[in-house]
Amino acid sequence: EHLKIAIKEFLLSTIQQLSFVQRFSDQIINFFSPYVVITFPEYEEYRFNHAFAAIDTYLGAKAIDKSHKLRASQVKESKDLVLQRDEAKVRDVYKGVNVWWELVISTDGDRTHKLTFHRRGFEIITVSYIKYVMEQGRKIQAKNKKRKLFTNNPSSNWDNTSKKSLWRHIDFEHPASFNTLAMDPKRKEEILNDLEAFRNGKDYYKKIGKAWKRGYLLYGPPGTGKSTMIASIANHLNYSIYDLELTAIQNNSELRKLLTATSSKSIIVIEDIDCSLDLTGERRKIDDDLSDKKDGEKEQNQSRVTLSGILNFIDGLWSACGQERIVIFTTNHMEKLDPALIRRGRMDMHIELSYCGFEAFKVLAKNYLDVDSHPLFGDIESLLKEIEVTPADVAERLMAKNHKVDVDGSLKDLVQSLERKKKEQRGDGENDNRKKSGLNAQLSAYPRWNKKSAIRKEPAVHLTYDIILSSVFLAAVLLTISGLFHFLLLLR
Ligand SMILES: Nc1ncnc2c1ncn2[C@@H]1O[C@H](COP(=O)(O)OP(=O)(O)OP(=O)(O)O)[C@@H](O)[C@H]1O
Ligand SMILES: [Mg+2]
Repeated sequence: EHLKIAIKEFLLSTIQQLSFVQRFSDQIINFFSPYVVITFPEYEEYRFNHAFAAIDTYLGAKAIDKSHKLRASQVKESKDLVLQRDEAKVRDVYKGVNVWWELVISTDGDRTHKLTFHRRGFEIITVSYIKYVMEQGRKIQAKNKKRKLFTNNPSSNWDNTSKKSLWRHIDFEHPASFNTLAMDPKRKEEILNDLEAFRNGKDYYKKIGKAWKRGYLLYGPPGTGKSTMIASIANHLNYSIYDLELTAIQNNSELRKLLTATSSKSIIVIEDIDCSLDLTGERRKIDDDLSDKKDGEKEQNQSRVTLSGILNFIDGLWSACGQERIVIFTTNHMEKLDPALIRRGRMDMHIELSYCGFEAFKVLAKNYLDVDSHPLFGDIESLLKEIEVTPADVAERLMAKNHKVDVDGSLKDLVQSLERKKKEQRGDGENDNRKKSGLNAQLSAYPRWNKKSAIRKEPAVHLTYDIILSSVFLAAVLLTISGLFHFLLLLR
């Protein structure tokens, strides 16, 4: 028994000495070794190390055709299967310098990427190779990433400890694309070029000293494709969308909180900006408060995000938090927006989405019916010149009934409906002279145009009518009162 214990102790102390010797020899070798090692742990003090993820993706995608061991994954049903290299050791060559990557997993399961290279290549590796690996990794990540559609939770439901409670999301799977978007091809090309310049503009924005972001204002009547265009932009750039609901937040500081919680490579959207807020300024609010207290209270309960809060978010200091962002506002009433909001430089590009022209119709015909020309195209072209009809209405007519495409039937149906609309619009013009005002013509043809607005400027024709009517009414009332007065006097 004693002997057993003695042998055990002897073995243990030998092992300890050996490991001490090994550690010592490691240090000596390291001291004289011409190799340098850099480690990239997955977690750094409980915080995720993004460099680790980028390296992982880069190595996973590297020379998979030469690998013997692969890993397959599909992040989204509609996406392709992604094959990744699944090896612990990978050799790479950069500008003639050999490097070795090794994935080291500790007994606790902590993972670390270890990069080894010869001291000779120190400059090249530390200055440009690592940067190159990060960029490539992020590019591949962006390509494979799931896009999301975020909406802000009402601020009353926010949990102060976590940023996650501010936005909720679902996978974004809208099928819209620029190919299927019906609009003038030249304008479409312009927008695509602008987006491309923005996407590749990192260095340019840095050079001119501007935050890397761009603002688009989409305006036009309902059903002309504003929301569809936002979806197309997101699909084209592979960005996520943050759909900001201003009425769910109380004030500017909540707005800032929401914005700091958005990620880069994203589109921040405020739909119907004219209705979400009274952005025509603070003055109106004060006037209302003075004249009618009840109305004032009502406004207090509504959103208190102000124009200046929004402006700050677009191009104040707060806008620079995070990079590579697109801000999109949509509106049906361009004329109602405060000029400060839409001046150039704030909203870099104003894009009008308008009624369906012939060029836009041709895109729809190609998408829905797969035709480039047809004997009825001539009629349709001249009808579209005369009347105002939205792409949504045209698309509705061209949609296949029971999934059967019937080119002649659909086009005939469209011509008939356009002719009906033409008669209606003419009828309106003859019945009253509303046609004089462009806005009124749209009002009668598209009832929805009217619905969304909260505050509207009355058109001039309308105003004159109102003034005459109310003067006649006032005169009648005055006459009646004075008549009564006289009658009373006579009685006395
Ligand atoms: N330019 C277009 N190209 C292709 N389809 C369109 C276009 N405009 C409208 N549509 C079709 O009409 C439908 C409604 O369009 P969309 O929701 O984009 O209109 P909108 O301009 O956002 O309207 P609103 O102002 O009411 O929000 C879409 O589902 C789309 O299929
Ligand atoms: Mg819309």
